[in-house]
Amino acid sequence: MGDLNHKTKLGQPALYRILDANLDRAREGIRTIEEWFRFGLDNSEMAAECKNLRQQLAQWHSNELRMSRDTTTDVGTQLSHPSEENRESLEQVIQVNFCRVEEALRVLEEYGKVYHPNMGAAVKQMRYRVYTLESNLLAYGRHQTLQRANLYLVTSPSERLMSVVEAALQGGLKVVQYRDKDTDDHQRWKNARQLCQLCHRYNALFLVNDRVDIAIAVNADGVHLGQQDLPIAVAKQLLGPQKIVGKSTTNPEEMKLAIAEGADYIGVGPVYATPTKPDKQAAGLEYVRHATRHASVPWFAIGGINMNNFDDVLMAGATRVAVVRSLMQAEQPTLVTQYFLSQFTRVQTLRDRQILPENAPADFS
Ligand SMILES: Cc1ncc(COP(=O)(O)OP(=O)(O)O)c(N)n1
Ligand SMILES: Cc1ncsc1CCOP(=O)(O)O
Ligand SMILES: [Mg+2]
Repeated sequence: MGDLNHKTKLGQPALYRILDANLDRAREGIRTIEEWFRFGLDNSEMAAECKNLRQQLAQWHSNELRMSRDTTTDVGTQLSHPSEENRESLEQVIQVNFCRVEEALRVLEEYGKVYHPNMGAAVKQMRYRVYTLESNLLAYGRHQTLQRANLYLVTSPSERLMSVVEAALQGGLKVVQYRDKDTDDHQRWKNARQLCQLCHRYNALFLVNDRVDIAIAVNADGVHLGQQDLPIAVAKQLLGPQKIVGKSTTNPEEMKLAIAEGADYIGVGPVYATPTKPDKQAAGLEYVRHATRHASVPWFAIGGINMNNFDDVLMAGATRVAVVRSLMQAEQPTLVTQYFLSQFTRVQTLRDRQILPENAPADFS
């Protein structure tokens, strides 16, 4: 192993150089992430946490460690992997920097134990805070995607399951729910796993209908629960607080309870009677109008919605809809997705120009 107390050419222990280099690496990585929280996400809380971590690291970065630095004799400065030269997206920049910070903190934790009796434990705490920051960022991203989504595809069993979903994703779809009442669990798990990977390739959310266990098994973004399924609190306990839990509601009372229970979003419907859910009575546009005025979480109108009646649902105030047949049975799911999305944009433009009222059904009477 050689002499562990080996001195460098400048007479400083290698330990100091390792600590100095990794304090720099961790601080730079955190700074890169902080800039994204500050300028990219306008999230002052997460930016403040980064700043706090940087300041704590700075306190360990003493002059004696800094003085050990000698980049001219550091063999590592010449080592760079081609993958470090390119970044494909902002997400990748953030991901790479989280890895960099976590690695550097791990090094600081191990070598720090030799340097100072408190350094290992202090850095370990920081490493856990960085993990929390990373999962909070993931949760934040999920909720942002949900907030921005207008169209939601609930799947039905189909030979073309993957190709329909992919075509809709290509049209700009951002939320998919896997719903299959007809198959066995092995097949459900296989389909869910494949759909989850597909959705994540398109930065879309993937949720599982009813089944918390399958959602966990495939690392889905969440679940959609009905009135007869697990309580939301139990689902969140199993899934973790970072995941999304949606709930079906058919009337104002269910809406109130679902929101109080902590639903991240709710389904509002069936708006129209539908063969996809033959036993459920239509709740009608009146319930959509109620949601427009009273729902305090994102809500998706669902049930019997197609290109012909879509405008009525929009005029009742819906800004998000979920569909099964309109996409699963479409010959060209990409075009249908684009049509729905373009109509949302059209109506939003009218609302922005105050030609249509915000948060209230359009009243042309
Ligand atoms: C977005 C959305 N809204 C409502 C439902 C219906 O859920 P549920 O009442 O549990 O009925 P099933 O879909 O399980 O038959 C949904 N799936 N998605
Ligand atoms: C799952 C569900 N929940 C309420 S209505 C519905 C089915 C909607 O299907 P479609 O869009 O084909 O009418
Ligand atoms: Mg259900």
